[in-house]
Amino acid sequence: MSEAASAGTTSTTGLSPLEPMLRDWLPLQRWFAGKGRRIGRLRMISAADLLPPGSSPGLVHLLLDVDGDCYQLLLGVRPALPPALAPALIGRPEQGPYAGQCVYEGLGDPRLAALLLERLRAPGTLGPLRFDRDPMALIPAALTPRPLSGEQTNSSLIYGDSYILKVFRRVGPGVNPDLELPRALAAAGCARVPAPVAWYEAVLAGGEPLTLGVLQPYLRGSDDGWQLALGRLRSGDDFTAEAHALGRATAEVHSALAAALPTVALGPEQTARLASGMTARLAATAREVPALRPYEAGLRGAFDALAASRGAGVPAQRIHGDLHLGQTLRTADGIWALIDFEGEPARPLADRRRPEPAVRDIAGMLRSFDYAARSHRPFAPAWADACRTAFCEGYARTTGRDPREDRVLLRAYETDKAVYEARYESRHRPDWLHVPMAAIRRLAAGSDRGFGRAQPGTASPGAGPAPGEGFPSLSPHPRPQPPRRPHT
Ligand SMILES: Nc1ncnc2c1ncn2[C@@H]1O[C@H](COP(=O)(O)OP(=O)(O)O)[C@@H](O)[C@H]1O
Ligand SMILES: O=P(O)(O)O[C@H]1O[C@H](CO)[C@@H](O[C@H]2O[C@H](CO)[C@@H](O)[C@H](O)[C@H]2O)[C@H](O)[C@H]1O
Repeated sequence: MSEAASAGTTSTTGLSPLEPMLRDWLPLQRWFAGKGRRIGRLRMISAADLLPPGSSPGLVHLLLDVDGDCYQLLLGVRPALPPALAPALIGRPEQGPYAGQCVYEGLGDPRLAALLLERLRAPGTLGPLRFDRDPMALIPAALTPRPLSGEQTNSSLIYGDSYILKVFRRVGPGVNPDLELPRALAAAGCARVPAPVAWYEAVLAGGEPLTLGVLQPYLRGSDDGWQLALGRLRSGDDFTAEAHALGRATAEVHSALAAALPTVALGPEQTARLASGMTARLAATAREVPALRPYEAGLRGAFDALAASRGAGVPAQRIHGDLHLGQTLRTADGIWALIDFEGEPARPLADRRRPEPAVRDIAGMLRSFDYAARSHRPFAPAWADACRTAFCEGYARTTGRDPREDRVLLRAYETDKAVYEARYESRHRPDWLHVPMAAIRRLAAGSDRGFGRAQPGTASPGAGPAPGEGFPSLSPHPRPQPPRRPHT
């Protein structure tokens, strides 16, 4: 048995010596949801040494209850940090088993990242942690790790440009859809999603396991749909062929999910409940984001219309749940893949695992074309409208049903998404708040979003009048000023 495999008894480390430094460090992390407020309750749920105590470096796995949310931390411990790891320092506790040592964010340490891969290659348990893998997958040893840079909800490591490990930060009981759905899709033979090859969970007394991390093939040389779209906008190029292909890819994934996992038909009461959930989220967001308040009544109209539609038999199924251009990758072979099936990170896990109308994902993508167009100077409404049309046409081509036919549902979901985005941006990227706010003004005024022509070449950025502001004659609002360009 290797040294690493013999470790793993639940650590006796108390939280108290680390607590003051964690209180300072946690709110600064991109993945920490409780930003902007002081941490109240901080409690240790579990702790496990992934290396025998006294190893240098040491690796400590923690699950912390922070004001009711559970967070996963992987902490490194060394007597001193090499310069490359200096930015990872969390602090030097004065007492406890790590007294005088450097406690740091462990994922940035290649030695510790390599150890995590070894754990995933060899299934088994380690204190509260359970490591599992697809028995058919051959995961090579000693792949060089590097942390993924860039903005993320979680933290990811890339191994040898062959695999990517996502370490979930805010976790909860129950299988994470980002493991559940790609596994179901892989089993169903759907090649649009990288199939998980290994994963790890926490098994705590008296509850369902918590998914902590998923390893999947890294699509080397792929282009992120968001960056591709921005590149096209910058060079004045059309994106409708890609939008159409994305519509087809989304439809294929939806069809495979509907075939592989339970579906339900929402009756009038459930549709009304859906609408009241959206209304409640709007009210909560308006309390948090003052800029939204003047539009609250107008936005509510979309949800009232959904409730009044008394929709009976609305098909609901497992969906992506947070689909946008940044969740799409065009592989080196030109195939579109979808990633990150976690759903909206802020929603409770049980909600994210509930079947919902597939239109929710479509609304997410339609919003994303708007985001891309608004991040371009000047705002490129015709470009966005053409992409929206192409996406719906691609979707319809595969499923036989054009999502625009579900007008009330689509409008409600687009409104709900824009509200979610307002909260997301105000919490994480206040400089971007103007992007969803532009959509919110339009949606609150009751204007439907136009769908432009999808033929390539008809929609150059910034061209012509503004069909993108909906059916312009219906909009009582002047055209918004070009936004400040968000950093990408
Ligand atoms: N299988 C993959 N192949 C290549 N790149 C990937 C893969 N999975 C994720 N990525 C890259 O990592 C980024 C973050 O992944 P994502 O699943 O969205 O994480 P998070 O939930 O933390 O936001 C993506 O935007 C993409 O650039
Ligand atoms: O971190 P995730 O990718 O899971 O998703 C969150 O962050 C996204 C931003 O990184 C956010 O997406 C919003 O901004 C995108 C441009 O950066 C845009 O394409 C999306 O349409 C827009 O919703 C997403 O909402 C959030 O959950």
